[in-house]
Amino acid sequence: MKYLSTRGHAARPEFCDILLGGLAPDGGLYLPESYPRISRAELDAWRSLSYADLALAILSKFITDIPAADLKAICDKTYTAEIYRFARPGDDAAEITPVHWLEAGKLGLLELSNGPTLAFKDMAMQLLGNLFEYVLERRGETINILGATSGDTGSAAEYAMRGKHAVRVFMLSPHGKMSAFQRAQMYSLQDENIYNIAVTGMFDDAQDIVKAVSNDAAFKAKYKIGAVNSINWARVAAQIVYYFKGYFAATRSNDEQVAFCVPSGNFGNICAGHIARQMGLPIARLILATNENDVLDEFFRTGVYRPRKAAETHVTSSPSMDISKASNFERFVFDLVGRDSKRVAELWKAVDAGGAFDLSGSADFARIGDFALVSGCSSHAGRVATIRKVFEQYGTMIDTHTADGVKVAWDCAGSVPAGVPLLVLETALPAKFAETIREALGREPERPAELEGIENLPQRVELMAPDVEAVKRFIVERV
Ligand SMILES: Cc1ncc(COP(=O)(O)O)c(C=O)c1O
Ligand SMILES: N[C@@H](CCOP(=O)(O)O)C(=O)O
Repeated sequence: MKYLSTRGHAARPEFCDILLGGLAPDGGLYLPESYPRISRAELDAWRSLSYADLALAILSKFITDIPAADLKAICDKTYTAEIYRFARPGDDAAEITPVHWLEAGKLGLLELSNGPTLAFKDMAMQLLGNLFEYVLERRGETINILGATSGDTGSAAEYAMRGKHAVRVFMLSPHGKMSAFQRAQMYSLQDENIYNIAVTGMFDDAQDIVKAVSNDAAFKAKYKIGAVNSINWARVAAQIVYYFKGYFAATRSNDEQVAFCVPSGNFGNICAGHIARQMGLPIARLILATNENDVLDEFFRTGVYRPRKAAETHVTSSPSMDISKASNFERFVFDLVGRDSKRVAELWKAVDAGGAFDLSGSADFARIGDFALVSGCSSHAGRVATIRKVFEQYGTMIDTHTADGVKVAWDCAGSVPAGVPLLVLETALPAKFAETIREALGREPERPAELEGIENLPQRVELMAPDVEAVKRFIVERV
């Protein structure tokens, strides 16, 4: 499988190169030259596979430069019930992403947050850790990962990469904007290959720094800079798998359809759903849920993509979705405009210069219906009421991001054809957001025993202004 850049760069690298490379040299994002179409026979054969075998079947379509036996060993090592061990009592951890039905066969949670850091990021990041280790060892190379997090990517990456001798992680986070639990998960790690940098800004400032450093070709090559954010295609590829697994869990035959509601920020998770649908998975509807930072909801309602400035970005109680410049949205727009990379490059010229674009009235936006995507947004009051209602009605405690998903799923239920099951992606566990759980339910969320008291551990973090040169200096001094 060869990959192209959304902005038209001439090179056509294969998977292992883009795994290490992250952003394309022209600032675009990598996508497969074409999406593999899954035949009915394949879908039938995949229905009964374990998660690891399903991951192998799907990833083999995208990764053709790792021998099959090695890829199988990587998938087997990654997707185990020991790693994804925090399933709800009664739900089967061996399924890796079990469905927890709120209303049997109608409304369920796709449990994606049973991994070591209690968020869906572990689903892809554990795989990335093993892929990096494999490729770097085979090539005799090392990598310095530069990432940005609004709360969950950082800890998932650090847990996946800690102690790996060929990898260093430099993780930028927005100072004071994440929950106490999220901060403790990252900053309490004392591993020598992990560096946490809190920037005095928002997540988008951190993400801009990552992109600026990655776009400095000389620096990137000299200091072997890699990416673990969902700008890295490997993240999106790994996330495609659980849409298939969720589909098989929610249906009895491949004649049926399913709908997914996805709490969204950077558009990585739902981008994987969009690609699963392009591959032929029978998805009737993809519902995108935002919090108060509703830049994506605005686009799907109006055709206008208007990233907000830091001062207009809200600090909310679903902090991991406090994102106003959604990096993976470029991948979706590439498909929306018929894979016209010139057009994408023009549109993102405006975005990268701090502007917006308006596709309303265009022939492209007229085709938006083909993508089966609708959207809605939530607010603090909405998520608190949803956490309360789900707990009272179903006895299930959900986190603030999943609550945004459930709230929007209810709002958009009318867009789902009758009889089609609707799965809300559970993107984090409530233990990460105790303050809002207390507000909603007047009680503490449960947390795994092994994570008790992490807030009391000593923390190691560097405070910095959102300054590209300062971040580069920090890296140079440590490699
Ligand atoms: C808990 C949680 N929910 C939802 C999201 C949004 O996912 P995405 O950025 O892939 O749209 C994130 C992070 O991005 C997250 O950490
Ligand atoms: N919500 C994310 C933000 C980064 O998203 P990514 O999927 O692009 O890594 C976080 O928790 O850090």
